[in-house]
Amino acid sequence: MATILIAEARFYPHLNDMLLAGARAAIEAAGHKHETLTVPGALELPGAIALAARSGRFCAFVALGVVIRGETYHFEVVSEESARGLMALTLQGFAIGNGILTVENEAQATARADPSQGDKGGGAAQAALALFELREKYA
Ligand SMILES: Nc1c(NC[C@H](O)[C@H](O)[C@H](O)CO)[nH]c(=O)[nH]c1=O
Ligand SMILES: CC(=O)[C@@H](O)COP(=O)(O)O
Repeated sequence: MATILIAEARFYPHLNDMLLAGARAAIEAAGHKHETLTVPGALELPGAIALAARSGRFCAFVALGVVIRGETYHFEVVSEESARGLMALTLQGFAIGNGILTVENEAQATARADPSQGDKGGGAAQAALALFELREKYA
């Protein structure tokens, strides 16, 4: 049994609760344990995962968050830099599932976060587990 770290950016708590429920259910269904850490926004997720990884306690990571377009270029910065940071860690060999929604409005976010609809939290957890299994296979 592995321990998976769920890193969540709690910018939109009600939407994050759905992502969290999906991710936790997927990890438990796969027979693994999980812990959760919380940061303010999606931009903090890559750094939080890098810091938590120093403990050596986690086999894989799930990044959860919601970025909703506002009026300024901030949307692009948060969306692209959070994804870029996660990908940089992935290419270093971290098993990470990216469950950061980047959407136009709350309705789009709900349709994707809800475990009974898009279940992107569950999907991100499954992606993290797939990379973890690949790493084990090719270790
Ligand atoms: N606008 C959103 C943010 N912005 C906050 C940043 O992620 C970050 O916390 C801040 O710039 C301090 O470093 N975060 C989200 O997760 N979602 C957003 O829609
Ligand atoms: C991520 C965003 O674009 C948003 O939350 C920030 O809104 P704004 O661009 O209106 O400041």
